[in-house]
Amino acid sequence: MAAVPTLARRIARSGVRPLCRWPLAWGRAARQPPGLPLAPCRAFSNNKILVELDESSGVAMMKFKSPPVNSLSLDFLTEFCISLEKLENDRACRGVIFASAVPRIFSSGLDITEMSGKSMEHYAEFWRAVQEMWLRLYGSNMVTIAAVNGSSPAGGCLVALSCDYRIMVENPKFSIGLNEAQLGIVAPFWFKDTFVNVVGHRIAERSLQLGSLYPAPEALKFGLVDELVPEEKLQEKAMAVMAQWLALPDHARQLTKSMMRKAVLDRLVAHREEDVQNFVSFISKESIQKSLRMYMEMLKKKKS
Ligand SMILES: CC/C=C\CCC/C=C/C(=O)SCCNC(=O)CCNC(=O)[C@H](O)C(C)(C)COP(=O)(O)OP(=O)(O)OC[C@H]1O[C@@H](n2cnc3c(N)ncnc32)[C@H](O)[C@@H]1OP(=O)(O)O
Repeated sequence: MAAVPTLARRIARSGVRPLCRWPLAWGRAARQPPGLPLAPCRAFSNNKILVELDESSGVAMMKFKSPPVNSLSLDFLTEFCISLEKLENDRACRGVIFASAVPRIFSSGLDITEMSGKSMEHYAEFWRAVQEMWLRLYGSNMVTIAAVNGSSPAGGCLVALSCDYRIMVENPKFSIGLNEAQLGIVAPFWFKDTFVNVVGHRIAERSLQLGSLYPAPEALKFGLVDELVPEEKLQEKAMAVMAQWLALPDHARQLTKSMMRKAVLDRLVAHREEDVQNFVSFISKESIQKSLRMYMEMLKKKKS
């Protein structure tokens, strides 16, 4: 499989910089009474992602910081995989909360510029990185919570769907869903499987065919997200839910998670290269390229 060396090379080339080894303002440091010693917190950062691990609770916060819209570019996906792998291999880390450092947007989904006007080789490399991100996140042993603090279409929704629990800011201006059909493209089978596992077959079928994006209150109604909170309560709520999930023995929770997700993960692993070739031949069709160009034009026009 060509996928592994390619990603491994990108990971090896990428510098992940340690930032500090003391508490930061989002976690225990913010809640600890003054004067008490603070438990250590480790932080590391690359260009597009910031991670802070509170060693006393075993909880990491991963923040997406790739303005303007946290699109999932090849670089973003590579940095995401590196950060997740570092946490997965860190015995001090048992859970991760994902949130955005960009106001109003959790993630705008796959970076459309990576799928438009590029070479076949580039499309293949990009798609392998998308697969890798999903395999690592959906298959993670850690407790994963999406703190959805903004809109989250398509690939952004997939990130949230791949977590164990989704808490969204209650703002009806923030929307979430797999809207690929609106772009004239098709969510692949493993996006669909992940969606079905969260909302059920009927809702998934209708939503995928219509490319529906749902305002937060509607998303809650059919379980696309698990709960809504005011923005200022999001972090506190995510920490409280995390504490609930971490109260169980890891091995029991991990085996249960694996039992629920294995078939879907195995399906992509078994057909990974076929899925890459399918994506490359689909996305490089002139009609699809035209749809993507028109969609990008529409996004630009909306601004003027
Ligand atoms: C066989 C299988 C085949 C194919 C499978 C492919 C699966 C694809 C999955 C995907 O994820 S496709 C991407 C889907 N994403 C979207 O539809 C979201 C599009 N964006 C928006 O709706 C909005 O930008 C927004 C996220 C709601 C934010 O709106 P806002 O008004 O705040 O920002 P603005 O629209 O002005 O955007 C700023 C800037 O960013 C560019 N942009 C936005 N989204 C993307 C993106 N996904 N990729 C690349 N670039 C994106 C946008 O064009 C603007 O650029 P500009 O400043 O240069 O004009």
